[in-house]
Amino acid sequence: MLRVALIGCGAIGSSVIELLKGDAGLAVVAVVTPAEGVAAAQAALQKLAPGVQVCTGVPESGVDLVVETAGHAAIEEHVLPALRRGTPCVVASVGALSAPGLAEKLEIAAITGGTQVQLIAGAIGAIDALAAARIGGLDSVRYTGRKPPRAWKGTPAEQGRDLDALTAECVIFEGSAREAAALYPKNANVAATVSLAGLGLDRTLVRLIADPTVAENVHTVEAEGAFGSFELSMRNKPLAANPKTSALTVYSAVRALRNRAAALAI
Ligand SMILES: NC(=O)C1=CN([C@@H]2O[C@H](COP(=O)(O)OP(=O)(O)OC[C@H]3O[C@@H](n4cnc5c(N)ncnc54)[C@H](O)[C@@H]3O)[C@@H](O)[C@H]2O)C=CC1
Ligand SMILES: O=C([O-])CC(=O)C(=O)O
Repeated sequence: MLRVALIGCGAIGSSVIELLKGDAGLAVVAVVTPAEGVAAAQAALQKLAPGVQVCTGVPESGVDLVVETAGHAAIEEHVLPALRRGTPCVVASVGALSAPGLAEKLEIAAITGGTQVQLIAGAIGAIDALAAARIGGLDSVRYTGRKPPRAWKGTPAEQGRDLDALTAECVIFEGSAREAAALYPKNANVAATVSLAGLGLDRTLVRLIADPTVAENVHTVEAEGAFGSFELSMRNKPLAANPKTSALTVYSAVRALRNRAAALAI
């Protein structure tokens, strides 16, 4: 039985706990939240998972695996120290690696602890194909993220436009995956994931679109290289608790955790 500490208990984290209830190979033993969220997390967990410890840092013992579903800031704050202590970590906030030096810090922390940090595919598919294609050489990778206007609330997309008044699609960002992930930390993690699997944060072309005609989070990847080419299009259902986040992210996190506990992994 692997003992799991979950960093962040919001839309993704609470769904992960729900799905892992009664799992034969994994048990969530601790939930890490900011100090101001402890009381709310305790109240929520009383029903969802009584007995799970709520804390403001990853416990230094009694944890075999850490999963981050909190946001970019949690990588420096919680993931790096856990890795240095030798605890393997699974990370959802992949866009955090757009910050200068953070990818290198993660690698050094994992090497220091003799462990590994795993970046999950999250809301996007074909990461395996892209990462394999990269070995033969890639010429171009484009990622387009299209979400309903409400998913862009509280982001720079609101500057100079009224998202509620949109009647047609509106391109809110065009640039590199590095810029996209930094400007849209809650919406462009998949842009970072696609780029890290493929051509890198600076050579992956990203377009972000607010589109009042869609109800799903639509992700498209177009890649070309020595392997040939592919076009991927996904229409992801958003989580009820957070319209920015696709339900597939939850399933991706649970899959990554179950693979850690499984004798045969796919
Ligand atoms: N890789 C992917 O495809 C995706 C990744 N994400 C990442 O997952 C994160 C969480 O997504 P949701 O659950 O939908 O967001 P949410 O806002 O519903 O939940 C985040 C939770 O984390 C907690 N939190 C924030 N900062 C923290 C910290 N430093 N330490 C511990 N807890 C902290 C908050 O109190 C909140 O309860 C996003 O911010 C994003 O970085 C989200 C969607 C897709
Ligand atoms: O969940 C999604 O559809 C994608 C997302 O928010 C992200 O990439 O940060």
